[in-house]
Amino acid sequence: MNDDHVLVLDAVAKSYAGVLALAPTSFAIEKGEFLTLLGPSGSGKSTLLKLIAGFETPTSGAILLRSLDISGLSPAQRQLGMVFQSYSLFPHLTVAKNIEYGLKRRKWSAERRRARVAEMLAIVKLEHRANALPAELSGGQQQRVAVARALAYDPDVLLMDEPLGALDRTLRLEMESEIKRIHGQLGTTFIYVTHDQQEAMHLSTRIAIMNNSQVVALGRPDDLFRNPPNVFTAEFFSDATTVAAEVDDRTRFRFEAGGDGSWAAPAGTAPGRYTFGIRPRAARLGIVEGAPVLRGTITSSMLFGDEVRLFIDADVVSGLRVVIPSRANTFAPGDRVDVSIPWEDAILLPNAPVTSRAFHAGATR
Ligand SMILES: Nc1ncnc2c1ncn2[C@@H]1O[C@H](COP(=O)(O)OP(=O)(O)OP(=O)(O)O)[C@@H](O)[C@H]1O
Repeated sequence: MNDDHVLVLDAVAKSYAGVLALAPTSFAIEKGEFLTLLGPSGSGKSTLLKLIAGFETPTSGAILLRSLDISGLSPAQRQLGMVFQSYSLFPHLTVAKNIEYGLKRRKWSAERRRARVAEMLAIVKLEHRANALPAELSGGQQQRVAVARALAYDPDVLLMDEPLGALDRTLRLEMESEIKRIHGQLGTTFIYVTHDQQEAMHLSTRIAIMNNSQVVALGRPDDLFRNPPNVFTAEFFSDATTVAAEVDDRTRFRFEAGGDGSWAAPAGTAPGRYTFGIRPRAARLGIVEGAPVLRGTITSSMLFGDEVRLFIDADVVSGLRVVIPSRANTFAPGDRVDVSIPWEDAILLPNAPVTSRAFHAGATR
């Protein structure tokens, strides 16, 4: 435990009628972090956020806020800011009054309230809409009011549960940069829930990846993306195709399903069975000296503006995805191609079972 830790989860767990919603989870969040809980539906993100917020009580373990055990406190007693997907603004109150609401409840003087509301309106760039009612605002503007209201009294932590889920793509991207700017400007600790990998990557200083009611990886977005610690993270976060492989005593690497090729594994690779992960942008079409190669047939392609995503049935794995620049796309379905994965961009995971103990040891360092 260190003084910079705002929030500490100490083996916190939750079951509903004996069914596990969150396995014992331990990690600490530092002041000013933007931590995102990222995982597919049902992975336990909302359960963990509700435990932190105080809407649920842990079955076991504890939650410490600034070294104080808050596990038994009500949401109001925890004094955390909260923003949800449904903006839950007071419809009959103006923007300014919505922002002021929590300050009044906390008995701030009228003068302090006025100054803080003005400051928050400026931070979310809604000075010109101070007297509007929520119904007169766009979805993005309403979400800004919700953010301003939640941050007005300067909580230790702001919790956000899929706050951009109801917005269209363009507005979502705009709001992402707004949220990032506000986080940088205020330095408040943010904990954010989403199932969207891109959103998590754009916003977070660290990401906790969840699957099957567990945090399975925790780290900086760029580290997790390039060096996922397990197969789930490689597939879910790094968008990798995974293939079974092995390294023999002479450090020769080969794919388990294909006999013809073998390549020198990176120096220091121990003999054993591995999962080899191929990110769509790590793969190159053609032969790259020294790099493992898969042979395959293009089955289809999909245009993403400047880039094209090719789908390839390779000899050792089907449904391999490779992204190339659109201008380089001279390929058609049915073409045979070689796909090389340079070692520096490849993912190589030893096939050791991932235990939650091993994860916890790494996570609380
Ligand atoms: N009130 C509850 N009663 C019983 N089971 C629950 C309850 N809340 C959650 N669960 C179960 O706990 C697990 C984790 O759910 P949780 O809602 O935390 O996942 P999530 O990652 O937030 O999913 P989503 O993105 O769909 O909201 C799921 O298996 C879910 O069915």
